[in-house]
Amino acid sequence: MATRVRPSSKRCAVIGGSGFLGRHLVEKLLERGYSVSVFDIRQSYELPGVTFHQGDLCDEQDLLPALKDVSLVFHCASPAPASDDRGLFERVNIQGTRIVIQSCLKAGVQKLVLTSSASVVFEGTDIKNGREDLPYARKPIDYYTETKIQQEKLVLEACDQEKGFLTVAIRPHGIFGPRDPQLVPILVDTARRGKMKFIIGDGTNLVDFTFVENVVHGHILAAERLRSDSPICGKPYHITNDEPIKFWDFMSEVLVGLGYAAPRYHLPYSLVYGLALLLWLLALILRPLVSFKPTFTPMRVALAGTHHYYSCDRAKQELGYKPLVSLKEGIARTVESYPHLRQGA
Ligand SMILES: NC(=O)C1=CN([C@@H]2O[C@H](COP(=O)(O)OP(=O)(O)OC[C@H]3O[C@@H](n4cnc5c(N)ncnc54)[C@H](O)[C@@H]3O)[C@@H](O)[C@H]2O)C=CC1
Ligand SMILES: CC(C)=CCC[C@@H](C)[C@H]1CC[C@H]2C3=C(CC[C@]12C)[C@@]1(C)CCC(=O)C[C@@H]1CC3
Repeated sequence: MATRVRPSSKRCAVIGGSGFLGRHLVEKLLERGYSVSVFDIRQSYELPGVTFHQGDLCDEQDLLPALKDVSLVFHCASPAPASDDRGLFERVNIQGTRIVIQSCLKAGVQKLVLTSSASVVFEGTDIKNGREDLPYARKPIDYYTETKIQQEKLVLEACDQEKGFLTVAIRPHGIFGPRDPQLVPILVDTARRGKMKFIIGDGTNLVDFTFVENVVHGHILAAERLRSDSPICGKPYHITNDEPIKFWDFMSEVLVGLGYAAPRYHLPYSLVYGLALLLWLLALILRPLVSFKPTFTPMRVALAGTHHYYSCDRAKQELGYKPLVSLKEGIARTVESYPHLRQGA
């Protein structure tokens, strides 16, 4: 009689493994002795110990070969928030996540760790030390957030301890670090266009920025603690640096580190938010005629001008989480990793 071979617990798959967070996660998993199957719509690197599978996660036939003999799956694929494409977010984050769950069940995967986002509770107004029991945003600030909420619900509801399919969601906030394609490049681009002179509001709003290696650490702890008798099954966990910082201090430290001037002049929050809303409406109305992407979107202004920081007490207590890299060291390592973005380079 043929016996069914249980997949090795050291073989895992990273969906979205070519991305910023995904690649850092893959590198750490390799260091910890895992063999990794990467699934992504694009291939951005090659590494010994990694098998690449290129395809769209919305297509089960593409995805299934990447999950063969895998017991643990990390799902950290998503369209970039800046794309602002509602159809794409719905297709990839909602329908695609349904396909990911179905495929995991078909392939006999036992654990699924989702990269969600702390923004699933953010409505554009202050959140101070928010805990995981805050309700999902009733009015999400953009389509990205709207679909991240649906995605998280799908994954957590799929958790079935009796059937042996275990899920957990990690909610990071403001991930930064070497190779990040968004935060530092957007910031430098804005500075180079001479638009980083202003502080929105009084500049005292506190925000979480999380060094990428801490986010990776949170994911791996969650995966390794996920067992059928563990209290973490089907739950979300905030993962931050646990060092909220003034949004404008963080921006200034990165800018000054790269040789640019820090912003100095204050503009009232409601004025900038109102202008951003007008620009956004204008872009929407004119979309059939001209396409332009304003730098100051209402979502970005809200992120830059409100408090949004989160408690990671639950992760500390239930996952044994503690940030490994301080904000100071994370900023220094990030600045050093972008020589091509320095002033004058
Ligand atoms: N960067 C940040 O500050 C934060 C990110 N997150 C979440 O972390 C995750 C990773 O984000 P990043 O690494 O920053 O993004 P990223 O854009 O660098 O990586 C996402 C990866 O997903 C892949 N992908 C997109 N659509 C796909 C599809 N249909 N099929 C297969 N692969 C596809 C992309 O090719 C890319 O390699 C995302 O789920 C994001 O929502 C959450 C909170 C903050
Ligand atoms: C904490 C958190 C969720 C960060 C996410 C990253 C991005 C949303 C930010 C990275 C660079 C930021 C930025 C702005 C808004 C938020 C970011 C895009 C501005 C556009 C805000 C208004 C300005 O004055 C310029 C800023 C450039 C950098």
